[in-house]
Amino acid sequence: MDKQAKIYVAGHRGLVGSALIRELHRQGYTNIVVKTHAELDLINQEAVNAFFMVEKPDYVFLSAAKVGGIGANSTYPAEFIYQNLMITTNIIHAAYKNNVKKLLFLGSSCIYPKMAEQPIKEESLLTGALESTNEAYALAKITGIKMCQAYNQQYGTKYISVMPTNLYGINDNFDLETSHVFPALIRKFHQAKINNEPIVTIWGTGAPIREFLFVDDLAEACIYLMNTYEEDKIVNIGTGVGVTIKELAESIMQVVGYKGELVFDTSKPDGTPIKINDVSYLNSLGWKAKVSLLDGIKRTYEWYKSKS
Ligand SMILES: NC(=O)C1=CN([C@@H]2O[C@H](COP(=O)(O)OP(=O)(O)OC[C@H]3O[C@@H](n4cnc5c(N)ncnc54)[C@H](OP(=O)(O)O)[C@@H]3O)[C@@H](O)[C@H]2O)C=CC1
Ligand SMILES: C[C@H]1O[C@H](OP(=O)(O)OP(=O)(O)OC[C@H]2O[C@@H](n3cnc4c(=O)[nH]c(N)nc43)[C@H](O)[C@@H]2O)[C@@H](O)[C@@H](O)C1=O
Repeated sequence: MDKQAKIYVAGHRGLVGSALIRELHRQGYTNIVVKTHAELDLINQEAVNAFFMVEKPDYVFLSAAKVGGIGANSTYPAEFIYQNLMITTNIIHAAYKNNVKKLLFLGSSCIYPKMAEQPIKEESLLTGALESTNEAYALAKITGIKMCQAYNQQYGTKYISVMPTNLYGINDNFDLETSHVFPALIRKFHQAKINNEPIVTIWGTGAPIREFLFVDDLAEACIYLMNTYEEDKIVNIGTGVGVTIKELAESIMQVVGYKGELVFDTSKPDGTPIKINDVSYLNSLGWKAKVSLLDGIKRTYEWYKSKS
């Protein structure tokens, strides 16, 4: 991408989209196009087509999606499959029709089979049954991957797909019902500390293992791949390091300075028992995560306090 290229970041107010905008600006990209959800509903095919015809972006980061944690995914599977299929197909097809030079599709590590061998290699895709709590969302994301590959095969486009692990950072969703575990725990421990509450409740057993990547690292990796990568093969993005939910809770508790007790609500689902991306392919392409989990927790908590 040259620095004047027209770049459309879909979902620019979200966790990933806003990190992409920060990193693009930091690297000196000057011609970035954005539209809020209210200005352009990406589910509306006509509106998406009209937008692409007028703007004719050179590059597209497809970071708009209906996103949520285990609670939201389990409760609203119809919204997750419908909205994500519509957003994905509308944007990819409009990109093709309007000669977009390159598009980067954001998938997720939840597209891999529930019992995939760990750490999860890109080759595990479609080798087994999916985790039931996010099957609808994962199927929409798998469709996005396959659509990019089909368009590359038939039309010679250059659409690449990345599979980030669980992300966290600035501009995350901190709603306790719909968020992912990381922002939920930041908020729960912060509130419990301020209100002198004796216990904080964690969903599930605390035993599941997840890998957490600071979103600024993810943004850097996406821009790096947009500039250097042209293969059909999907690319995992992560740290390659897993922690249990209990360990994550203890680390966040320490940073927040909360001294109470952890209680585990086992009526809530654990989801996938373990999910760690194999990042050897990404490393071989020349990129590695930089921000440690502890540093990322501190940076996110500082930002959260400044906003609350
Ligand atoms: N968060 C995570 O842990 C992970 C995320 N990813 C992927 O990264 C991508 C971005 O996720 P993330 O940033 O966390 O999600 P967010 O929910 O933070 O951001 C999504 C953005 O998309 C916008 N959006 C959603 N629906 C529409 C629509 N119909 N029309 C226009 N805009 C819309 C939202 O706007 P509004 O809020 O106004 O609706 C929001 O700005 C997704 O593809 C997700 O699958 C992958 C792995 C992990
Ligand atoms: C990124 C990924 O995110 C989703 O999958 P997930 O990794 O299971 O997401 P999660 O962050 O919501 O939970 C991780 C673990 O943490 C536990 N947990 C404890 N306490 C809270 C809590 O307070 N809130 C939440 N949400 N979880 C909690 C929770 O029970 C689970 O064991 C996918 O739906 C899918 O959309 C996807 O792509």
